[in-house]
Amino acid sequence: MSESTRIAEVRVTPILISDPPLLNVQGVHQPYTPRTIIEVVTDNGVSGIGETYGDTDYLKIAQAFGPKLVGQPLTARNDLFARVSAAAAEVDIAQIDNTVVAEGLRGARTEVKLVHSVVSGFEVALLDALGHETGLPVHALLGGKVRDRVEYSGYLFYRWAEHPVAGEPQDDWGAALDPAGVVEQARRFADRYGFKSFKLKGGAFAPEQEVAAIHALHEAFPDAPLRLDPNGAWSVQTSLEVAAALEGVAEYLEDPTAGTGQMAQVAAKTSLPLATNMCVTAIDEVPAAFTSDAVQVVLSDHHYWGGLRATQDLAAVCRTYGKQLSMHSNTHLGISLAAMTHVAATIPELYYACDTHRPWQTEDVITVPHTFTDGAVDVTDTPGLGVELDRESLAALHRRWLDSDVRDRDDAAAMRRVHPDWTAPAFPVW
Ligand SMILES: O=C([O-])C(=O)C[C@H](O)[C@@H](O)C(=O)[O-]
Ligand SMILES: [Mg+2]
Repeated sequence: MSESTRIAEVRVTPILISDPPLLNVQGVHQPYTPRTIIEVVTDNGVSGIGETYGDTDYLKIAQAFGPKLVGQPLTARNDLFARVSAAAAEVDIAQIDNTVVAEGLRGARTEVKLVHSVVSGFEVALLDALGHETGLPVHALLGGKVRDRVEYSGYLFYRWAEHPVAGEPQDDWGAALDPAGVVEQARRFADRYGFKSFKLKGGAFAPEQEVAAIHALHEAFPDAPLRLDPNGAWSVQTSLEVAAALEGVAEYLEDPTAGTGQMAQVAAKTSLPLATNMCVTAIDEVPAAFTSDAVQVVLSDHHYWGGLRATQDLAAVCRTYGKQLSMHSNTHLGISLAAMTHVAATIPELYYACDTHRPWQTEDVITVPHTFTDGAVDVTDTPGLGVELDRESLAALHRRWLDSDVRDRDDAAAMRRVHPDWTAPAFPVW
């Protein structure tokens, strides 16, 4: 490889992956959810892979940008945002709503976040290819790992046993609709993957029920750090009541209430740290949230923060303000888990176990899916991301996308299949 190594080919492949009926404040996960898989091939014939959100607008931008990467140097990543933005300007984006502060599960939906999410998929693919060209792991290309294993927390969800329509994907986890069900799910997570901390996705039931589930988890796992995340569904008053009930039990509350202003009001009156993946989701949201001390932990998602280098930049900003950084996730596969693990391995101040949805997925597009042991994933030292694309599986999941009309995640629509009048609720819900 040399400075003149260029990208010869780019493939952007939309897929649908199966997803269990996990509940949240908006509704329930659909049986299938979209992801985009990106492959870049250099003029030396070396490939790199990336993964990002697959909903219509992300896909349109990725498909518009892909061909423009052909002929570009493999090492050129610093202007990806500008180049992907230019491609985004050429496509018709349907679903921008900058006014949505909290009702989305990951904050406002802005064009910048859409572009960042697409950038991240390409950045990871370029880093993977560069790693294969140079024989270096991605963490080395990011400055080197400071740990050999990255700890994840068991991401618990209230859930139905199965999707409502026969023939849709099934698993053997069973329902979890009350504290006993949540504890049972956690036990299985602990036995199978060794998770030492747990996060419960809240906002599905009234706060008292969810507080009871956290207390039940505390009783069952007295040493485990615990978190509860209702995605902004509570008022300031309710958040303070929950905080009072969970002080000394939870390690942090995640997005108890909507928006920086309300988070700051809660933070001022509790000693429980507040974490977010909703009110600090892009750099322009940082000043207000940090100067008002609305949040103490930022849950970065390398997809919508714009990639692995951007996550390192965010870590530096957090360090400057004395804030903690950890990681958010959304339904994802092994390429994203590899990317998350590599970047997490490079961040010295990572004191909280990261989130991952990966244990809920029954499918993957890599040949050897990751193994969680003692709640952690090993950081690989093999070239690139250390994972290999499973082409058969990619083709099958793409075929599913072609044969289906599911193009976007819509948890409220999935809920309407059981409760026809359901709409995602107005905030605060409680
Ligand atoms: O921490 C979070 O807010 C998430 O993980 C967002 C996700 O969309 C989660 O709510 C889910 O998968 O339902
Ligand atoms: Mg969250």
